[in-house]
Amino acid sequence: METNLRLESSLWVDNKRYRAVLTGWHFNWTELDKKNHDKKTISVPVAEVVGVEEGRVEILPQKSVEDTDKDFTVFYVKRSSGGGSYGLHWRLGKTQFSCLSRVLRDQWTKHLRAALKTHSPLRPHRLLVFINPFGGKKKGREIYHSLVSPLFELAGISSHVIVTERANQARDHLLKKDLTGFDGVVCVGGDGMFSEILHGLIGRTQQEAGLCENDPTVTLHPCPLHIGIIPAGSTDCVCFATVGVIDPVTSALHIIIGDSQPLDVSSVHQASALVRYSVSLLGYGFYGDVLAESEKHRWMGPLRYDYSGTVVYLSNRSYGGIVQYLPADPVLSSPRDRTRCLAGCSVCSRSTERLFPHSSDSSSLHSSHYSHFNNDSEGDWVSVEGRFRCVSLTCMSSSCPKSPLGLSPSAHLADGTGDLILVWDTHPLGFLKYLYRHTSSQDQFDLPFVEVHRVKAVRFSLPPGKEEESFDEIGGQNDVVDDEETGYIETASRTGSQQHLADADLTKRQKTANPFLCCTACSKAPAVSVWNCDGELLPFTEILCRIHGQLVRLYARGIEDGAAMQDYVEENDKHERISYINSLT
Ligand SMILES: CCCCCCCCCCCCC/C=C/[C@@H](O)[C@H](COP(=O)(O)O)NC(=O)CCCCC
Ligand SMILES: Nc1ncnc2c1ncn2[C@@H]1O[C@H](COP(=O)(O)OP(=O)(O)O)[C@@H](O)[C@H]1O
Ligand SMILES: [Ca+2]
Repeated sequence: METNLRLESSLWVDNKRYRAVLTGWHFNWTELDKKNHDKKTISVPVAEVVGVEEGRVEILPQKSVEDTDKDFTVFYVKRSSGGGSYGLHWRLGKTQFSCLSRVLRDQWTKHLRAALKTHSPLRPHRLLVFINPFGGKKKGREIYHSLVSPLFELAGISSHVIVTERANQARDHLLKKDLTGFDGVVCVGGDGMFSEILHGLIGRTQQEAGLCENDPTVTLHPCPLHIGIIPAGSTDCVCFATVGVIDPVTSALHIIIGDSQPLDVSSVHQASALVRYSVSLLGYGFYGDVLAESEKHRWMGPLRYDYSGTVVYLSNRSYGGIVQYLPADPVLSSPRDRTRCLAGCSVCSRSTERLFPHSSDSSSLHSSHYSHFNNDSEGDWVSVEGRFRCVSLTCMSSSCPKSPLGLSPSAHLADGTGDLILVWDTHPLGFLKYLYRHTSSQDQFDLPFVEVHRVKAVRFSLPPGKEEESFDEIGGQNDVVDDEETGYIETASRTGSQQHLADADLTKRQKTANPFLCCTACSKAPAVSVWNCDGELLPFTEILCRIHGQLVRLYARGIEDGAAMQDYVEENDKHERISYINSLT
């Protein structure tokens, strides 16, 4: 196959002669008629070619085609380091080539398109796109239509776009409607919107497999459809932690070239019923209180978290609790090993083999999946009890623009584990120091009142004597289940499971399930906090969480190592600048 795809000839770019070579994996062009030491090669991996068009084509500001016989235009991913030191921005690169004959031009376009098919098998052809028009700064529609849709069109992707009219519409669509013919689902919005897609796709996959999501020991089936995220929300943590930048064009290009990043997901259960899934932050105490407070101030947009963070910090709360956890194998990795999970991460690759031992592809299934969870005995659980500022579980680093290295900088996207962070009660300045370290590269775990554990599962319960109080305060399971307004009974019968209890109407939850809000009003110190599950308040306090390794796949590749890619970026940039200057003179 490789030899069939090889093609080599002279091509002209801006009246300069180049030697162009397609080797199968790479497309390179080197300027001829130059002294040897000045010869520079632009090299584009075939997997990063966005499209090949006959003629001289422009797509910005509008698509225009000069339909000349001997020309073709190649669009590809171009990296730029301009956007900060954590991830690389991707942009659409474009080069217009001229050939000596039409026959040669047709040979080039045919070979390049064939190479694309061979070397990027996961490129989507048809996508289902959900836009939340109210996420973040309410720019979802504009972002999609002006920045993303022209790129999808160029890449020959057809998309069915749904602008949502209510919360949970995207999730319900994915649970119920015909999804035949779609290669992936794209959400334009924030972490809450991503969570809807996550619940819809996981629920649909388990329904079709006849699996019960309520049972935490059940091996869930990985979702066959990929998820793409076009960031247009407030925190955009899942996008930031899997791509490295919040940039709609970069994300659109990852979707177009069919990148694939598996992601661990935690299932949250209460009394043998699934409550929700989580990928980024499952947080009790500070982060739960911030979310609860922030819901009152949605009108502030993304700033609501800064305001609420300050209010909650000043309220100086800590909460009693019993935390039990099932440690992960410490030989594989540690949350304090100071490594980072970057694109091509070896810890995650080895985990794929561990999680899916008889398969080269984690989307195929087999019975031993997760056997490690079922094999663990009660004696393997570790238990701690005390007062905490916050208890957080994250399946990934949970980096975001506010915290560029994240809640747990060495966590892995796809290793089948989560990091449990216990911040014991401490004086206000100590806690501020902990929070402040989220915003810098200082080790937030190097504090005497902070512990971090790499885990496979976690249980949280209230200290003896507190259960009744919390049950009354938060409304209790029966309240939620019996209330027809919450939509819970309808959801349960629709999905055939007890999931999505957190569908309960938020206003009702704010009044009844939210101790922080209750107590700001009556100024009584609350006994319990509330769980923040990827930006949703949970209506339960006592929960069991279990990590499902690589349950979903994103159109992403993990964060590219900016330093390692720098030479490549500079070399291609420099060469393009010289070509551009030459074309002007
Ligand atoms: C003194 C400076 C203190 C700064 C502390 C910064 C800590 C930031 C850690 C944030 C981790 C974020 C994990 C992601 C959570 C999202 O799922 C959730 C919902 O996002 P969205 O749907 O986009 O609104 N966001 C939050 O819960 C916000 C937490 C903010 C806490 C300050
Ligand atoms: N049309 C809509 N009207 C109201 N809420 C919606 C709509 N579409 C989605 N949502 C909900 O809005 C919540 C927040 O959306 P998200 O896109 O994450 O923005 P943000 O990051 O600003 O919170 C999500 O939980 C989602 O379920
Ligand atoms: Ca993980």
